[in-house]
Amino acid sequence: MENSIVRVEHLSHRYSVQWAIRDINFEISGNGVVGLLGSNGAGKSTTMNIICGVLNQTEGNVFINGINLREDPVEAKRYIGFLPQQPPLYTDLTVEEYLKHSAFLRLMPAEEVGKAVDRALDRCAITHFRDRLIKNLSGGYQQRVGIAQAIVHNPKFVVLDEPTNGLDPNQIVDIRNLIREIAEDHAVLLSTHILSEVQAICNEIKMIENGKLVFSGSMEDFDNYVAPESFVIELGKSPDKTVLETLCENKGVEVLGNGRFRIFLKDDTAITERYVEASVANGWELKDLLVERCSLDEIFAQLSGKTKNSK
Ligand SMILES: Nc1ncnc2c1ncn2[C@@H]1O[C@H](COP(=O)(O)OP(=O)(O)OP(=O)(O)O)[C@@H](O)[C@H]1O
Repeated sequence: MENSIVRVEHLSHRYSVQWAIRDINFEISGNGVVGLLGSNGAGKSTTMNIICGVLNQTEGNVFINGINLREDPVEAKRYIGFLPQQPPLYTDLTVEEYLKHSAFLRLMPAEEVGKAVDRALDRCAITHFRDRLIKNLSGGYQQRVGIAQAIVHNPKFVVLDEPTNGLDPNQIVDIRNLIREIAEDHAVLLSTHILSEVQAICNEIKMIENGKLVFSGSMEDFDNYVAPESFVIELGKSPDKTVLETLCENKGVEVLGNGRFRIFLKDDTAITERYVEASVANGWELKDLLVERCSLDEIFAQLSGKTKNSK
């Protein structure tokens, strides 16, 4: 794709003998939030560090705005803003001093720095803290400063490594809102191991497991890809288990007691409708129907399995 902001080709990285990521390929174009999801140790930080030019890959290429990051890192990095997992804050500086320093590090012309800092302060709603020492800010506001340094040079591409890690629930909501706003005019790549985070703010999702890209698509694709495994129904007047088994073509019915049954879907989601219709037709008095989705661990396991099977 000609106008992609990021293009990652056959990216692999090895720490001493062990491969951390293997043959990762993807492109990001346009604004919005792309979620990089993966369990702990899956390879998210390694991927992000390479994309931001902090770590040199063992194999493969990264193009930022068409520029090969390895061949021309200084030019490519003009387009990147990065908030690493450990925000690189100098806590003895004031917020303004630190953002000015960050802007100079990004090689901004001196005459543009003042305005750029004002804009980043405003964008991250921390103007009122500009003279405050960073060490005297709460965790949520320190994270805002971390995001402000990532956008101070107005890059096209913003990379945020687990930006809500360690924050309390209110701070998480605030930071997610800020990320959504930033994504209106930047392409944002955000890593997390929390599925609900991706569901809350991402337009697209890329999932890494065991160093491999196991899924890439929209949230809707992801929901369809990871279909529910089972559902639980509660009936006021339940028929014999064998009747319920016939209805799901013997895919599996577990008796839970008190009129409750777990029915296994095995990729046939139409089964739920069949039970609702049968319960109305036969007067089983359907009280409740709850679709059971896999836990994130199970999703990771399922997706890694699918990739292995498809190779
Ligand atoms: N500096 C390093 N030296 C050796 N191995 C490393 C190093 N950094 C990471 N690894 C290993 O590479 C693999 C991928 O790690 P990485 O930090 O990229 O995963 P992650 O998905 O970001 O995990 P987390 O969510 O826990 O940060 C892991 O097995 C990890 O132990």
